[in-house]
Amino acid sequence: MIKVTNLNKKIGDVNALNGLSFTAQDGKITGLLGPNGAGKTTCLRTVFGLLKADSGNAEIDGIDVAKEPMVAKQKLGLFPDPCGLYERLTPREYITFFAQLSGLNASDAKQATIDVINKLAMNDIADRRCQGFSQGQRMKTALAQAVVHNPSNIILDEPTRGLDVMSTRILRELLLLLKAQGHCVLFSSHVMQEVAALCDHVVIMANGQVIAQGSVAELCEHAGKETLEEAFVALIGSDEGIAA
Ligand SMILES: Nc1ncnc2c1ncn2[C@@H]1O[C@H](COP(=O)(O)OP(=O)(O)OP(=O)(O)O)[C@@H](O)[C@H]1O
Repeated sequence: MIKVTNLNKKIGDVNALNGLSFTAQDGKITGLLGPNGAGKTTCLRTVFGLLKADSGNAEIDGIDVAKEPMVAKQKLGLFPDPCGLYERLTPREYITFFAQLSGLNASDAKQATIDVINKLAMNDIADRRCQGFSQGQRMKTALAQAVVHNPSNIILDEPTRGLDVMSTRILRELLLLLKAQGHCVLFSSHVMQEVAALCDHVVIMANGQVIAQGSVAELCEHAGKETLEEAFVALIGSDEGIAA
């Protein structure tokens, strides 16, 4: 479970986070939805401990990220940019390397790598060099790296940005698989279809604050609209930054 409480963060003159509070539950996919500059990336960076909030706190499974960053990070996977794989390594080598970085010894890292390769059904590519991989194969490798230490929580910042339809579908299926396995999945997006199709809980944010939250159906009902996009526009008061 990921819980942020009254997070405030000023960057330069901008209040990037402005009293932000929400909870992302286990076994659910939670979407952070907001226009450009809403504070989504700042929020996720704070949850991962890359940024320190001015006040408020972020907890991973009840552990305060600022107070016990190493313990919190072991319970958290961060989906990396799939473009940044080490081209000369095979997924098995790459994933094992990150498993060891996360603190597993050599033999546990090897076994964890075998497990995640099976879990994500990627045995066919596990021993090929990443160089020349398709976007979907990169995605699987990146996701395997993020979850090899079996974190109960995973965060993804606009994971489908720049992806084609097939890769987007692969990623969706992988996120649904993680959800079915009981993980807490938190991702940011401005793609309405993706959020509507995937999320159990949607947190609509703007100006570093939560504007509304709930299931897609609850948000539509709350705004008196038929679709998430219409509800979003009504709640935010602008259609700036929406991707269909
Ligand atoms: N390093 C920085 N320097 C200056 N301003 C920043 C910096 N990082 C974030 N901000 C500002 O903080 C606010 C929140 O930015 P953030 O990147 O978190 O928004 P976002 O919701 O992820 O936006 P987008 O959807 O465009 O990626 C914005 O006004 C942004 O300009």
